Amino acid sequence: METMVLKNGRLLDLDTGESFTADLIIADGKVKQVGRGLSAEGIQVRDLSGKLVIPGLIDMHIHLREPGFEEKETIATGTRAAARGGFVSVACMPNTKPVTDTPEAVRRILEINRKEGSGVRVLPIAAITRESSGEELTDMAGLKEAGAVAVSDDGVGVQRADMMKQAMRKASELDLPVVAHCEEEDLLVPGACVHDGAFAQQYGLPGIPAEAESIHVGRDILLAEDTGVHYHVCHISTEASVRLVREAKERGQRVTAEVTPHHLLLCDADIPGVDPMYKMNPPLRSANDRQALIEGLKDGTIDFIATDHAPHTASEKAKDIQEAPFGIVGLETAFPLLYTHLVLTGELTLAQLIDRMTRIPAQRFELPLGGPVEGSSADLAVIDLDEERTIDPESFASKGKNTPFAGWKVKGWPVMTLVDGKVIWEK
Ligand SMILES: NC(=O)N[C@@H](CC(=O)O)C(=O)O
Ligand SMILES: [Zn+2]
Ligand SMILES: [Zn+2]
Repeated sequence: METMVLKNGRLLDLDTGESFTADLIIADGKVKQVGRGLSAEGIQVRDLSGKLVIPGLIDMHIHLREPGFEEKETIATGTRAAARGGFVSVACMPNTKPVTDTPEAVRRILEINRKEGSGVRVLPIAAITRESSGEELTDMAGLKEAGAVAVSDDGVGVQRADMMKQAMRKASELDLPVVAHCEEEDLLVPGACVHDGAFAQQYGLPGIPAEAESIHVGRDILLAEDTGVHYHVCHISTEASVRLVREAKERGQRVTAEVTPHHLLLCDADIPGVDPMYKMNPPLRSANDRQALIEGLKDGTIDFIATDHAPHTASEKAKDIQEAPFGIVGLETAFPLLYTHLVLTGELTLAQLIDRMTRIPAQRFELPLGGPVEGSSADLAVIDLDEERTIDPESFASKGKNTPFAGWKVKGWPVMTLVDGKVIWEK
């Protein structure tokens, strides 16, 4: 085990927002001591003057693509991308080939991560239904036993209400969260590729209506009501969905929601033209929806931020917009984008942003949380809030270069990530 002293880091109290300078002694995977002028004889010393030391980031929604789509991403490349983004834990969705729908498949992800991963913890999310085809429930008890932290058919919505209801009953018994990609296929038209709104109209493209999402959110909240299940809405994107989650929370229901950086920062009016780099599911919605997401994140209706990192190859993303796959990458740009465009603009405080990328996802999914606190596990991210750099997809560790944020100049880049007291990445 590495033992080291991190000198002169800036620490932040997430409750008060107050910051102070301190040294950290890291040993046996833990933060052993926090204080001023800590002595450091015979052990590694790193000077972090001017840098922020925060709990390592947690991303509850990413796509690692292995097994089956290694040309898009592997557990090795995806977890390296995560480390560079300041993430210490990432939950990976089951839409691989084969789908993560058996205990063996869950164990395999964990095994590959142990052997080939960057050191970031991978939390597998297993499927709700076999092959995510919506017809037959998976063995949730076995999946949980193997290490799955939740179930989801992400990539598609669970179309049948009876299937969702059965899944919620079972998941509730096992205390497994049901993580829902909300999309009603009855409301989709062939080739739908952008939000059904002004942009779709202008370019004559088939649109994805807001209700395709919201109708599932409403349905699922009703279905979940008497099961007691932890029901979590993936990549929430519409004003109506936010309203439904807010009402359910007000009634005391165990409902949580995540929002992506791209839905917080972009709307369909920002799409410069017909370009698959702006194609993701759910699509960028209206300016009004985007505002509702920001309000929802501020008032706690939306619990936390997740990237939905969805790498695809350059050739797939070069296709016609109706043929190209949905999805953009997010791990390596999430923090600086949100710091620059939500914190520096005054929408959120720095402590609020960090809370929504660390402590809140950990609380909601009952995950261990590290941080620069005596006795905590040394899962840390070090951020240089002053470093300003232009986003260059060619510099990504991810195989996926598909981002609409290329060329954006942003501040607040991670410079070091530690998991269990081990430096897993350093700039
Ligand atoms: N979000 C996306 O646009 N794409 C995801 C699937 C998903 O999250 O629904 C993918 O797997 O590529
Ligand atoms: Zn999804
Ligand atoms: Zn996803």
